Order: sequence, then structure tokens, then C-alpha cells
Amino acid sequence: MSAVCALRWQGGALELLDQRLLPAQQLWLRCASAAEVADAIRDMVVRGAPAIGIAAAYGAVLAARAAYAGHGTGWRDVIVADLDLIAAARPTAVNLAWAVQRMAGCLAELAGDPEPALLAAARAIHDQDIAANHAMAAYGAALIEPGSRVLTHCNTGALATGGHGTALGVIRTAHAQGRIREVFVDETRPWLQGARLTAWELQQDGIPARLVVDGAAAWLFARLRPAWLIVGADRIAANGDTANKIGTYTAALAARAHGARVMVVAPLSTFDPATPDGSAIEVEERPAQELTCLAGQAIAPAGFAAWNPVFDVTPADLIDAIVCEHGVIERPDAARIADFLAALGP
Ligand SMILES: CSC[C@H]1O[C@H](OP(=O)(O)O)[C@H](O)[C@@H]1O
Repeated sequence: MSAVCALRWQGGALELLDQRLLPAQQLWLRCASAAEVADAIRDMVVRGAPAIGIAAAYGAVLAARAAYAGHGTGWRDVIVADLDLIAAARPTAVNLAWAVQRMAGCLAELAGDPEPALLAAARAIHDQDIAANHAMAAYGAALIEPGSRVLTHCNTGALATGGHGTALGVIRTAHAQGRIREVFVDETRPWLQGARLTAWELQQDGIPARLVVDGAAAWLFARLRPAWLIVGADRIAANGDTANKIGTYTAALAARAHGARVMVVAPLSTFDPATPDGSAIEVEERPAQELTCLAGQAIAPAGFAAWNPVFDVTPADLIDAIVCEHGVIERPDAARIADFLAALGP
């Protein structure tokens, strides 16, 4: 398992590795309130669908501590505003709302000081995510022929989860099994999760990899023929349409055009059966300057307009396999996903 971690509960507060500064600096940011956790998620100090869900769970612990300290037995009425603040920090990754709802579901049966029980619930979410990542890694690695080249997009590693990673967890495990000849990492403009975070994680693990620009995807599949595009997800609709980092759809089109396969790797907490298809997924748009500036330098004329959606939606018919902690859904569609989820039981 990677030594890298995105977050930790330390000294009664949530500490986050500030991913805005990686790989140049490793700086931990301490969050001691729900508002600080919400700000950290919104400002992408911590990012990655599972990681922001886990951060939200610890944020709920901080919210409960403040509510109980300030309002005694009336704390349940007060905590709701803080939980809503955390849930509203980013709209696309369903894991955020899922984690807040999971923590809110614990409140009713708590008596006295809620913190110990809620901290146990948050730790359970954290531990379950790590366990899920290792299970997904085994299922996903088994799909990869030995000696394969693969392309991955954005960052889906230990920095985006509780540990090991989703898509990058598959790559880690597949490499350990001798199945990966080389990983191609695309830079993932504009926030550069690939160049700054995934490249750093792969270098830490000594996994052979090369960086490519986002626009190289089609040429990469044409010339060097990676067998798989392996990506994470922020929200998987009932029919398998998948919201993920902007550029995923483009890479999936390129993969399909050249006979490569597309693997989406995500825990069950990323599935959203209540959303029928991709057209109903809210795609986060971030400030123009995140696109027109790079490392504090303008890369477009001052005041130039930009459209900066930070996710896109890949139609299910471009996805060959969705890998979760309970197994693989081949050629996902609404019926296959419904049957898979039904077989898991409540
Ligand atoms: C396993 S991380 C899932 C997902 O989250 C990332 O988005 P962001 O960096 O904006 O939080 C990216 O879409 C990953 O694929």
C-alpha cells in the first residue's frame, strides 16, 4: 500500500495534505471546524471523490463537537447547518453527500456527547474505503493482460481516497502482479492532477510511467496502443453514464476508436441509482482563472473569458467495465447495474 496519504485525524482535528502545493511542498493543513473542512474541500486542499467523502465524515465529527459544546441536548438542531455547509462544498462527487448522509443517519440514536460515536463512524468510513480500494484493485488487475500499457487520467490514488486508490489502486496492484509494462499519465489540465499528483505517486512507488499532454490521448492509442484507459469516477448514474474529471470522455472516445478498453474503478459510494442517466448529473464549473492562469502566471490575455467545467460525463456505451469492491460490471447499462446492485442486497 502506498505510503502517501491525503488526510489523517490527529490531536482531535482533521489534518489534510495540501494538494494545491504538491509535488513541490508537503504541507499539512489543520481543520478544527466544519467550516474549515468545507473550505478545504471547496478550495481543493483535499480532492478526489472518496477522499472528500472521508474528509466530510470527519468534518461532521467537528460539527457535532461544536454543536454539543454550545447547545447541550439541543445539538441536533444546530448541527444540520454545518452538515449542509460541508455537503454543499462541491456538487458533482456523490461521495460527499453520501458521507454526510451516512453521518447524519447516526445522530438519532446518540445520547450524551456525540463525538466518540461519530468519530468511530467516520473512522469506519475511512477504513471501509481503504478495504474497498484493495478489493477493487484485485478485481481490476485481473482484467489486465501481462505486459500491458495503460493510460490513466487525473489522480485516483492514495491522494484521492482513504489509501491505495481506485483506478491507480488497480494499476498499483496490476504492476505488483507483473501485468503493467508502462503507465501513461496525462497531465489533466487545468488543475494538473495527473502531472502533479499521479506522477508523484507513481514515482514514489517506482512504477514505470511517462507523462503526456491531455491532447495526446488519440495519438497515444494510435501509436503506442495502451490496452486500457483506467479512470476513477465522481458519480455513476443508474444507466452507467459516468461523471469524471474533464477529459475522460475525450480519452474514452480515443480508446474506443483504437480498440482499447475503458475501465471505470469506483466504490459503491460513487454509484447514484437515484440519477437515471448522465444528463441529470450536475457538472461543477470552477473560476475562469483556474484555466487562464498557471502557477500564478497568466497564460491568456487579461480578462479573457473561459468555460471551465471540471468534469464531463462518459456515456455508458463507451465503458467496457465498471469495477467496484463487490466485483465487475461488464458492458454496464441500466439493467446490468440494477441486477448487480439487487444481488448485493440491502
Ligand atoms: C478516485 S478520485 C475520483 C475523481 O475525483 C477527481 O476529481 P477532483 O480532483 O476534481 O476531485 C477525479 O475526477 C477523479 O477521477
